[in-house]
Amino acid sequence: MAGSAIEATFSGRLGNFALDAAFSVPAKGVTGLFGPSGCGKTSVLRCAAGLNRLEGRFSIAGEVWQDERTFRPTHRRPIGYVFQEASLFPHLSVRQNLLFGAPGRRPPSSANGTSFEEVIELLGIGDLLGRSTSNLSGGERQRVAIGRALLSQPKLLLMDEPLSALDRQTKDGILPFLERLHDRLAMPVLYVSHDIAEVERLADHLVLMQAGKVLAAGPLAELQADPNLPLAASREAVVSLDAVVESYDAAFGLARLAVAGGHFEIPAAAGAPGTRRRIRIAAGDVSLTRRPPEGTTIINILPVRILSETPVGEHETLLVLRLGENGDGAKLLSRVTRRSWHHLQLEVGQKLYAQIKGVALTPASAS
Ligand SMILES: Nc1ncnc2c1ncn2[C@@H]1O[C@H](COP(=O)(O)OP(=O)(O)OP(=O)(O)O)[C@@H](O)[C@H]1O
Repeated sequence: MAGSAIEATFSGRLGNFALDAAFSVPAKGVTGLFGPSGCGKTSVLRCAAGLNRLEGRFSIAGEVWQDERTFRPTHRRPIGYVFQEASLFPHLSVRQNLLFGAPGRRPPSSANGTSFEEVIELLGIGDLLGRSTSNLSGGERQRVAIGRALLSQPKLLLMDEPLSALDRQTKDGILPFLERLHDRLAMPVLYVSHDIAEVERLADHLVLMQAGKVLAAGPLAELQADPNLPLAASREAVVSLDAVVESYDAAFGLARLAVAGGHFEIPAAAGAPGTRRRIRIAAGDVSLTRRPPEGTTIINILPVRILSETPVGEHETLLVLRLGENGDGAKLLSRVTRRSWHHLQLEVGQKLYAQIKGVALTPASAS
């Protein structure tokens, strides 16, 4: 996939820290770089930007930025970089800041298919254009910084914990803007975070890092549902599924969403049929039954097959399930007690019904 991929291999020392990271991900959508503090996420981003120079190779959609013979300096890499804290120019207005990196400092008619007006609208910063940057709130500053990065028309957007300096409420206010950007922009994004909730909402692909190395890289839902990786084993394990709105029941405010191998109904705001909605399904919210129950308040009861069983700790076990009568749909996780596993005489390959409450599936961005 070299022609349509981001391919990175970096190895070497930064002080006492040894980085030895290699991954290949599609050159589209959002790739989350996730792992504990100090595992090397920022270092990888800085290597991609040409700010750290370690041995290795970096190419995007077939364009080589670094190999044994080449090393493009940062100013010759078409990147947008958003840092933890927005560093805006204090002597320039919001509008001038936004246009600072734009070619000719003029509003581009199209930034990867996105115009100045569209960026302003997507980020909700139209009312700020004439203002000085000195008295913007933290969330407003960060949205302006993101807009400035986008308007420089980069081929790659690098975001280093762009929300981590913000309080929970401001963070929750910005996430929907990022989700809209994600749906509308074509340019690939490398997004560093140590907050798994951000990754679950925004990422399409994931590079899982630990102690300077890449543990795994691939589609987000695949890594979330891999029982050999730390995400699935955690008590907060979820899978993120990209669903498509099929219909909307206005009388009860329920959206019917299609995913591979099944449908979910969730209480949510209306959405036009065909629009994408991401749902997060926690392993702890999925229970299992041999036969479809009657007279239950649980509105999502879907046929599944058990793909694997992995004990977690002494008392619980993690099941990877596949949706659909034939078990060929999307993967789900279910965390159940070992007693249930034994008493129900469950086994790998068995067909069951997964039960998930509609209210457990409310999209994260909804209140
Ligand atoms: N130029 C450098 N010189 C010396 N040590 C460095 C340098 N750059 C990074 N390090 C060290 O490398 C390690 C990894 O740092 P890095 O910032 O990449 O981690 P991170 O995963 O992004 O962490 P966090 O989530 O806390 O931001 C740290 O121990 C850091 O101190």
